[in-house]
Amino acid sequence: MKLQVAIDLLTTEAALELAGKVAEYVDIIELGTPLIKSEGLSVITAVKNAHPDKIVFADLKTMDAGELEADIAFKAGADLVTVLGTADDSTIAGAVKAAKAHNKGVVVDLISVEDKVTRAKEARTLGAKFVEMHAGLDEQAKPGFDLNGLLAAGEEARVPFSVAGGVKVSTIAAVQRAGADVAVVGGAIYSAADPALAAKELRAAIV
Ligand SMILES: O=C([C@H](O)CO)[C@H](O)[C@H](O)COP(=O)(O)O
Repeated sequence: MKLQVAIDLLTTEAALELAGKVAEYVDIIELGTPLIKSEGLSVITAVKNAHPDKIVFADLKTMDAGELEADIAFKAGADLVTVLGTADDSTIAGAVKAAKAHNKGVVVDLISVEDKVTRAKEARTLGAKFVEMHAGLDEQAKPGFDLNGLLAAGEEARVPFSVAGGVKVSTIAAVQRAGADVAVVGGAIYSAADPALAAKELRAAIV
């Protein structure tokens, strides 16, 4: 299972600093949606230039104009981009078309999709490299939230998937047991007192 750090910070400087601290422990560096909205596509280029050996994931959360948005992110240096599972099939197909042209990939983010299992299969048929079983920051803040629903959906869908939703050192083993291809970790790394140590411990918890 790969480890993906999600950088939900707001400046390129802070993103580069965090990426520099944790890169040796992670496979994928995600530029979070708030970061890309704050800094623009240039943050993708800056991080890819600093870490050319890492998979750079641009969390665009595209809802429309799939081919256009994916194309500009791939040109900026992204290896993977996200399209929302709630988008029209043509939006996902458009992003996949751009990915094929650049020899890159599309991840379909199933945030706020009610039937994640069905949409995961559809996304895969449309050409997604993998789907993201995702509970966003707002959903995580609701009382009673836990990861189990995401893990069950991943197990049932039988397509390549990542899990994002407040994954931490105490839950990453369960993510792996559910068969995830990628564990996405944001806050548990970037909010840690020592992000490098947090990333190292997460990496060590993957068997
Ligand atoms: O995608 C994310 C969210 O929508 C804000 O951009 C997060 O990066 C993702 O949820 C992972 O972060 P944590 O949930 O803090 O681990």
